[in-house]
Amino acid sequence: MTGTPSHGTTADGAPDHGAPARLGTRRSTMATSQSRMVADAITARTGRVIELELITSFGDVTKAHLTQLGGTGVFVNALRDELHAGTVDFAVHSLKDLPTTPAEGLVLAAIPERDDPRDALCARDGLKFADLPAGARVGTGSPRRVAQLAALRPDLVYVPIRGNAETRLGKVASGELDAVVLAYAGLGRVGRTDDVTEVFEPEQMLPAPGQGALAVECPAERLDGDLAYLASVDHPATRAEVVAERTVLAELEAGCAAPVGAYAQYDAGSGRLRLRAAVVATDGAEAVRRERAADLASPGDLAAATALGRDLARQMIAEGADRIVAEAFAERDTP
Ligand SMILES: NCc1[nH]cc(CCC(=O)O)c1CC(=O)O
Repeated sequence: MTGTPSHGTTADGAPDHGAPARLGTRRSTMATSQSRMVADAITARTGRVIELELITSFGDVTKAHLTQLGGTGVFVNALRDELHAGTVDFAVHSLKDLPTTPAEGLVLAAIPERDDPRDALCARDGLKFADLPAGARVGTGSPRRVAQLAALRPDLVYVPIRGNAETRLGKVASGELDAVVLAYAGLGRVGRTDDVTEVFEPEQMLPAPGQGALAVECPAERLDGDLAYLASVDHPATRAEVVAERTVLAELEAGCAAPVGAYAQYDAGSGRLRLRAAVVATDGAEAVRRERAADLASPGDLAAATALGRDLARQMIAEGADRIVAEAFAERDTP
């Protein structure tokens, strides 16, 4: 090879002559922060230079309540349009915002190691969840969170809210709400973990399938070609975990707006994947909670991870989980 590398050097020392790769991202602080994190990790491992392309998505501009948009994936469709058009090379999504059905012609090239998957309470005056007075107003737009919180504290008032993390936190600062519940990972990405007054353990509240994880998506035909280097940030154990979690969601025929929590943990020592799931009625009065584990031949044993998710979901369906999901959707669709 001759010439001077113009954009860096690849991991094996080969010069990278290509133009910078274009990473499509939403404009929010959380999206640009997590896209920058992934870009920096890829650059550190491969020497590739990556630039962020800011895209405006329907989910960012609409005034409608998220659960009224009639489907999942509002945040990801605009990015996928850009991938199909070839105006960006790859995209970074919050995995929990991705519909479980794969996108035609696209592939998840990498699932990086996940951040803290738990949900967090941000309450006024440093209050813990147990300290909130009866009737306190708790903001969350997620049926999964409302259902699980109502199961713990039916005496609180759950207020549907939307907007980015900063907007939601602002409603506590202004006194409009006593607390909000958000994903800890997202709060970290916008630099607001100081606002957290309590982190919910999975025993109290199961996170959304894929919460805390990111997905790097690119055109399928480039995966084994010029974009093969994206695999440098893949974390097989995280992929096994989120595959198990998302299979529960898919089997229940539920989406990101469903009252379904699922959390899988892979233990490298034993090779065991432990999966916990909960389907909770919106008022918290009824729930199906189950757990199951499976041995994986390796962290890359996605067949076993998928079978684990499917088996757990089928067991839960036999115990009425699908009826709870259907009732939650019927309530949502009633004006
Ligand atoms: N629904 C929007 C969304 N998508 C991903 C995250 C948080 C970050 C993550 O889970 O990776 C959030 C905000 C939240 O739920 O508080």
